[in-house]
Amino acid sequence: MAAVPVSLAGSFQGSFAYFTIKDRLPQILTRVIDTLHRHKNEFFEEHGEKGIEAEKNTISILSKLRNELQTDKPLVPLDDKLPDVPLWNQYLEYQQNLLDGNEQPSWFQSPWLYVECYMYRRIHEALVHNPPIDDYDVFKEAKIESFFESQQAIIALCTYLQEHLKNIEDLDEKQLQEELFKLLQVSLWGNKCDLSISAGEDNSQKASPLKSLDNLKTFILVDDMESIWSLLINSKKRRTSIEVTRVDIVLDNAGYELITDLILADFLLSSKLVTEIHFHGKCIPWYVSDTTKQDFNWTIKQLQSANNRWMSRCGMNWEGSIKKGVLVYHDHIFWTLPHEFCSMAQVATDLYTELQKSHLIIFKGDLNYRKLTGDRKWEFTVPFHQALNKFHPAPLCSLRTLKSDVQVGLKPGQGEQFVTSEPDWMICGKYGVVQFDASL
Ligand SMILES: O=P(O)(O)OC[C@@]1(O)O[C@H](CO)[C@@H](O)[C@@H]1O
Ligand SMILES: [Mn+2]
Repeated sequence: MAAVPVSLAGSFQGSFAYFTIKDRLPQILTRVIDTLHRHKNEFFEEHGEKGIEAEKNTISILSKLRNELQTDKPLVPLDDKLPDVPLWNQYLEYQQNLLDGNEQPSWFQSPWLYVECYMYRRIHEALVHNPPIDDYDVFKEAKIESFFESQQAIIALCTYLQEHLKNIEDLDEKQLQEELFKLLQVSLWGNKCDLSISAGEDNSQKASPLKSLDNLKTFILVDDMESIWSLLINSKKRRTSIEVTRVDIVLDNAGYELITDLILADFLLSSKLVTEIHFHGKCIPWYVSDTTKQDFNWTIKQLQSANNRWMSRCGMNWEGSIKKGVLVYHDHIFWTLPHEFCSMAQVATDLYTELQKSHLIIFKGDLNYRKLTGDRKWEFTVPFHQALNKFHPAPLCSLRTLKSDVQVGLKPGQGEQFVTSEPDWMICGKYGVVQFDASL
C-alpha cells in the first residue's frame, strides 16, 4: 500500500489547524480559567481554604499552559499518576523521533490531532495535581446548559419515539427501513451541536429535528444508509433466538447529540434489528462537550425526572435497558489518547478485541472521523477503506458533520466543486456523511 499522506498541522499557515491552534484553543483555555474563577465560592463552601488554594494553583498552571501554546513552546511529558501517562510520554518520544535531531515537538509544528488532544489532557493534569478539586469537570456547566437549551428538540424526539413507534412490531420492512434512515439522519445532524467548534458558546438544537430532515438531505455528501440497512436486516433475518446482534456506538457529544444516539439505540432494540447496544464514552472531560460516564448517568436521570411524560418514559425505559444489560456503557483510556485508530490493535488490544465482537460500529462525530482517517491530507477521492489504514475490527460507519478539513470517499470533482463555491464547506458543520466500510 502507498505511504500515508502527511498529518494536518498548525505549520500549514492559513489552514483550519493553524487557525484552531492560534485562536480557538487559547479561547477554550480562557473559558476554562473563567469557569474556575466563577466557581471559587463553591470550592470554598465545599473544601474551605484548601479549595481556594487549589483553584488558584490550577488557574496559574492553565495560564502558563496558554502561554506555552501561544509561543509555540516544546511539548513536555505528562507527570501525573494516571494510567495513561506512559502511553502519552511514549507518544511524545515517537513524535520526537520523527524529527531531525535538534527539533522538538511543539504546538504549531506537531500534528494538529496530537497537540489538540494534548491540550485537553494537560487541562486534566492541571486539575489532577490539585486536590480537592481534582475531579471537577470544567466543562460540566456548558454541557448542562446545552442540554437545557435543546429541551424542545429533545421533547420532540422523545414524543416521536414513544407515540409514533409504539406500534413498531406492526411495521413492514419498508416502513422499518424508513424509520431507520430517519433516525440515522437525526443522529447525524445531532453532531452539529458540539461545544468545541463554538469554543464553548451555545450551539444547541433549536429547530424541530424531524421536520428539517428532507431539507437537509442534499447536504449528505456520502450516503451509505442502504448498506447499513442491508447489514442489519440480514442479520435480523438470520438470527436464531439465542443469537446476539450487537451494535457499538462510539459516542461524541453530551447534550442533544447524546439524546439522538439514545433514540437511535432505543429504535434499534425495540425494532429487534439488534439485541444489544454498547456505548463507548470518554474517561476524562474532552473536547468540551464529549460524553463521560457522569454525563451519561446525569442525562438518564434528567430524563427520568422530567416534567414531560414522554421524556420521563424514555428515561425509565433506558434505565431499564441498562439494568437488563441490553444497553451497556463502556469507557477506555484509548479514546482520550492522541493515537489514530489504526494503532488501536497495538496500543489497546483489549479494546480492539472488544470491538471485534460487534456486528456494526457507529463512530459519531468529527473527532472520531479524524482519528479514523489519521487526520491526514488525503485526496478527497481516496476510498474510505484505504484511509482507515487497516483499522477493521468489524463493519463500521461514521456519522459525522464536517468540521475539520479531512474528507475521503468523495466522487471525482465532488470536493473540488465546493472548494471554489463554498470555501468553508469542510469546517462549517453544514455538510455531513454517513460513510460505511464493510471491513473485509
Ligand atoms: O468531534 P466533534 O464534537 O464532532 O467535533 C470536535 C471539533 O469541534 O473539534 C475540532 C476542532 O477543534 C474539530 O475536529 C471538530 O470540529
Ligand atoms: Mn465532540
